[in-house]
Amino acid sequence: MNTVIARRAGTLGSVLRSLTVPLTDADLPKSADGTLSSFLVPESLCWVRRDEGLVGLGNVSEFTVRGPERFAEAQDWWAARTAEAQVQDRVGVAGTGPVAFGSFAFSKLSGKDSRLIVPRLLVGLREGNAWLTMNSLHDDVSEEQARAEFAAWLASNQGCKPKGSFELSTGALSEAEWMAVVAEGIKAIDERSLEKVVLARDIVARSSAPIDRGTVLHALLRRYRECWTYGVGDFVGATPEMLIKVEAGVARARVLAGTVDRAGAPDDPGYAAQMLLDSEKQRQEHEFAVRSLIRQLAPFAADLHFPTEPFILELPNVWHLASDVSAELAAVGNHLPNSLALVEALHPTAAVCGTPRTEAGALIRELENFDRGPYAGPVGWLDSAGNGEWGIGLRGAVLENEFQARLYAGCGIVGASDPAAELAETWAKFRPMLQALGAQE
Ligand SMILES: C=C(O[C@@H]1C=C(C(=O)O)C=C[C@H]1O)C(=O)O
Repeated sequence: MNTVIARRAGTLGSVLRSLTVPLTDADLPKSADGTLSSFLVPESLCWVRRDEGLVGLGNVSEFTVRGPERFAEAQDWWAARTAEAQVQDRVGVAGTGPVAFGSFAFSKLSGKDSRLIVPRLLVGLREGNAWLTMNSLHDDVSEEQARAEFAAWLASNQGCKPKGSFELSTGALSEAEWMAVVAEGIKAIDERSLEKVVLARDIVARSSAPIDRGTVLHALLRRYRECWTYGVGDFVGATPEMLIKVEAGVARARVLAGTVDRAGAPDDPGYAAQMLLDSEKQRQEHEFAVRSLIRQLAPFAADLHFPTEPFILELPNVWHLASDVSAELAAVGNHLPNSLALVEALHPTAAVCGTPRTEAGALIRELENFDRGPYAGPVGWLDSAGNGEWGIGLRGAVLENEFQARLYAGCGIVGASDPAAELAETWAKFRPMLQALGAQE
């Protein structure tokens, strides 16, 4: 507790001022890849799907944290930061007023930071509303100033940069070593009566030219229309999986588990159905993930809705089995749980850890041999009214320096898994980032 108080004193300082004004069509640029793509510059904070979402620029306040209490400490910081904020919100929907973008490490033991960042400027587009928010700690906020900085932001976008040529190398483990780890995982599932464990690996992509973060975000957004393209600090990607979205007292999740590579496969939904819906292994893997999410969400729900049958989610690289779950939230004490409280309760799901959770987590630590950092951790945003959207940080990379990206991918392992097939699946899951970087066609 003391550390939380010390952190607050150390990082809060001045009062946050926040102004949100509506934007009209006339204010917004037109672009073939969607309005929000015009706001993707190298430093942008990003949470966009199709042409809806939030893009931020600048950093007026940031909280970084590590360890098992990272979610609770981030909630405390955000509560204190927003409780005393001076807010003028002329739009008043989810995502207006003060908003922070966030990215959290997968593991409580990670040596990498989790963070919340309050941007200087934010452009939001959702359900027919468009808005501009300006935040400040040290000066007054005015519409005139916000619009001037908004214009400068747009003018600074120099478009997509040419890409370098890439050299790929393995990360913590070679392919053979990783397949041996998967084989160990399968053995442990039998011996320790686990149902499922998710095992991941990393690869490194080195570029001959500086990697332009804005160009990478733009490429992800353009190709992965069904996914949420994210960029928070050095972590970028396009995830198909929604850990939890909270809006107006309703929580929604998209659970994925069960994957078929589309490369070389017939372009036929019948083939996907056969490989996924008719496969006992894939369905079992999916079932574990859905059941575990429902179990974790139930204590917060007045009413819970989930399908009896999964659907097939088609992405450019893979097909997944998918289930959309929703819940009307129940008050805990006098309050509805906010999005970050739900993140804390739900992470890590069986989609990225396994079942039972504690045993699967221990097995990951034992076998994987690397720090996942933000990979498979929650990534998204939250506002001061409790709303937020948090994806699972998949299909992403950490841009480690100007020339180097580290990519991550993992697979749900069950008793019937085959190490070589799982290795191939990681390549399918690396594809979105490899293509966005320009390391693959
Ligand atoms: C772990 C990842 O993906 C997860 C694992 C899946 C699977 O094993 O079928 C499918 C979707 C995700 O829940 C990843 O992309 O790295």
